[in-house]
Amino acid sequence: MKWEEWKPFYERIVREMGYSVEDDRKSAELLRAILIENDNYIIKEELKAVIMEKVYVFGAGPSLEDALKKYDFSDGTKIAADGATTALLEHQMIPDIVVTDLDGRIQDLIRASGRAIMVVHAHGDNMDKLPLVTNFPIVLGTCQTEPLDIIYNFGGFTDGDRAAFLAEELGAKEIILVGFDFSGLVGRWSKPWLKQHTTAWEEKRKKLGFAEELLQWLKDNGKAKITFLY
Ligand SMILES: Nc1ncnc2c1ncn2[C@@H]1O[C@H](COP(=O)(O)OP(=O)(O)OP(=O)(O)O)[C@@H](O)[C@H]1O
Ligand SMILES: Nc1nc2c(c(=O)[nH]1)N=C(CO)CN2
Ligand SMILES: [Mg+2]
Repeated sequence: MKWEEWKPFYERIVREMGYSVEDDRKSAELLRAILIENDNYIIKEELKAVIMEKVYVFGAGPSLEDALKKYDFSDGTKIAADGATTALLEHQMIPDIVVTDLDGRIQDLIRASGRAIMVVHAHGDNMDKLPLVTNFPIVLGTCQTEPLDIIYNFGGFTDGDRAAFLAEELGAKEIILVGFDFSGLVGRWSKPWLKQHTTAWEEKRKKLGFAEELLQWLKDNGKAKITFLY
């Protein structure tokens, strides 16, 4: 999704969630400065080399654990959305890519980064966490405002749907969504302090609502075939 296509979605999200566009922009500039300073960033073309035709995106929904036990995922690129990284590690799986806004379990994100490329998202509410990227050997930066030279905006809002937009942009032919649940329960891996699956709180309910809408848009308008696996 190009910036001009994403802009109307973003403006609606900003209004609905009460975000500051200025803070979102500042965060993108801050992430860019940290990555240049640390020189641990890659560009889109380097990440494209890692994407296979089939891509599995793992969300942190309640259905994730049973799916990890039931299926084999070795025939595609594995992208974990933030908190889902913990569940994969618990099942002795390491993702190829992690898409995060740095509010998953940071120790698990660091563990995964030993092998995974970390796609780190900058927004107005995680500027204080951005310095954590210095723990990651390889990072690609993303933002939700106008893209910068090395900070990309492929569209998408939550970590999970942004991962699907990333896969679409990088040429995936088939995107299989695992652990994506829009029934109103938040999977326990979503937040470090969650001990069990929990009814979505207001902010989370809204975020998952946007994720569901954006995934439907991608299904209708993208090139890749998109399916849900339970
Ligand atoms: N029922 C669910 N519970 C939690 N995550 C889900 C669910 N269904 C799908 N997901 C996807 O898994 C991803 C897990 O990432 P994470 O829990 O960090 O959320 P997030 O996008 O960062 O939102 P937040 O800002 O609330 O952390 C979500 O972004 C979402 O797209
Ligand atoms: N400003 C702002 N932007 C976001 C936020 C958030 O909490 N604040 N959470 C997101 C979920 O990945 C994505 N984008
Ligand atoms: Mg997150």
